[in-house]
Amino acid sequence: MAVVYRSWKALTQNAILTRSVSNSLRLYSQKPPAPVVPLVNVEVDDKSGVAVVTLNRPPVNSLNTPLLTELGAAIKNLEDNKSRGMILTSSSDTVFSAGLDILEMYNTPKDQLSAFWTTLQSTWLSLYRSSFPTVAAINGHSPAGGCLLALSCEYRVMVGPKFSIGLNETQLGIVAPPWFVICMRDVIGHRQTELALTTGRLFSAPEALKIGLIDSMVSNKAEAMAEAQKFITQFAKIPPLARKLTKESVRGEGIRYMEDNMIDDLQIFMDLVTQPKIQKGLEMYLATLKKK
Ligand SMILES: CCCCCCCCCCCC/C=C/CC(=O)SCCNC(=O)CCNC(=O)[C@H](O)C(C)(C)COP(=O)(O)OP(=O)(O)OC[C@H]1O[C@@H](n2cnc3c(N)ncnc32)[C@H](O)[C@@H]1OP(=O)(O)O
Repeated sequence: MAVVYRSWKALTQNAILTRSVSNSLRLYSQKPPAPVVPLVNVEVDDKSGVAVVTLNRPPVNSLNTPLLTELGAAIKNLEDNKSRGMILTSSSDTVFSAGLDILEMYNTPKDQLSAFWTTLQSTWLSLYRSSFPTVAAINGHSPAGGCLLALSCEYRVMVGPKFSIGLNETQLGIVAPPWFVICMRDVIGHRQTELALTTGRLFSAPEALKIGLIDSMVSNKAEAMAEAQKFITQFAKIPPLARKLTKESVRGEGIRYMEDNMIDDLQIFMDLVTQPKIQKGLEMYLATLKKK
């Protein structure tokens, strides 16, 4: 921040020397540019070594390419630094994440659409297979892609009872890709996944607890963070390599699906989402959200 301000000052001073007095006065009245606010905050606790990764894209943390890129970079950084664990949460009091940013899929040029999906795939894979323990502290609504992020962590603690979570894609006329399905099935089982996904059901936190979609329900974010820390602490004495290889083995189907099908998955997404009928559906859904 100090660096940004200093270079701004130098710039204005140079300009003042070379311009007329009136121009200079106008420059003096201008404010420095707003600082660039990160879309993902990372804070590592000195004592426990656990990182709190906070999604910070108001109002609803919808997942666009820049946010997914920052999240992917944060996870890579934690891997490189042999992190002890990660808690994924949100800076909002009411929304964990509203899922994929529909504006990234609606009326979007093909190269941007492709970059968006590729970034989602790679960020998801790095979260899903991370060597360190991961917990979602779900402190607000968590539909669709928000639910996917939570499912990709190893433990889910959710603030309840009023927030909802689930994969609601079919309700929007779109299809949850196979890797979303694998994540859900691994957590709640085949039968419940079929029921939940074919209806696009969103579950209240107590309902989610009942079917095992979340592991625990608490009444506020502080409790969620404390429980998340507790979950990660239990791994302090487990050899990290054994833990990592075991996690990769348990999650093998999802990992292999993505590694083997990245390009096909992208192609199917592009073909599906660019269909006029799907575009019309997204347009109508966006309008409904805006009218609320
Ligand atoms: C063989 C089979 C092959 C299959 C291949 C599959 C191929 C792929 C197909 C494509 C798959 C795509 C997968 C998509 C998954 C997704 O994640 S889609 C996104 C779904 N998300 C939602 O449905 C959530 C929508 N939002 C909400 O329900 C609410 O916003 C909320 C409950 C999260 C929060 O409510 P509230 O706090 O009241 O905020 P709002 O006033 O509703 O919203 C504020 C503001 O944000 C905008 N917004 C909300 N959500 C989104 C979003 N997801 N994207 C973009 N924008 C969003 C909303 O319009 C408001 O905007 P304004 O302030 O009015 O401008």
